[in-house]
Amino acid sequence: MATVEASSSDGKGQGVETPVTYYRLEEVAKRNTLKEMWLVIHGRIYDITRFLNEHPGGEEVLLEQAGADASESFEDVGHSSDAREMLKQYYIGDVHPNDLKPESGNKDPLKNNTCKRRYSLRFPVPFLLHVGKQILLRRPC
Ligand code: HEM
Repeated sequence: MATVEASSSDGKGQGVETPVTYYRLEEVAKRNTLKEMWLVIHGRIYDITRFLNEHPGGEEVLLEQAGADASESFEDVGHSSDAREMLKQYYIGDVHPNDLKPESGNKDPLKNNTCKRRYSLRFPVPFLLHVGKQILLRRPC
């Protein structure tokens, strides 16, 4: 079931209200046939049914991603800015917030409290003690 909600931002900080249709991932997963094909790229859903036989990379690669999150494979190919621009034509909505994956790892160093020593003192300290002892105990010849 699709949910339509107003988004409070147009992405430019202008505060323009644009309705966004949210779809659950289970809805997207059902659209995996040649008759109806959707895929997800960076949390956005695209209906690529009419694009299938126009895709310069062939329809085979799209079929493999049908109904699923294709963000990684889309990026791996290194699509041009023209290709990214084309996405707009096929955009139909966003992934429902409840289905969004959490950010992997906490990249904020202030929130990451684990202090990791960047070098180890285990090797140089005993080594220097050993060398110092050898020098002190050295017998004059
Ligand atoms: C709606 C989504 C997509 C659009 C609009 C799109 C568009 C394009 C365009 C315009 C090209 C020509 C090269 C370029 O301008 O970058 C291309 C090539 C290609 N695409 Fe996509 N693509 C989409 C999704 C995907 C996905 C999900 C894959 C998965 C692997 C894929 C794989 C490829 C490959 C392998 C090529 C050929 C690259 C080459 O020959 O160098 N595309 N695509």
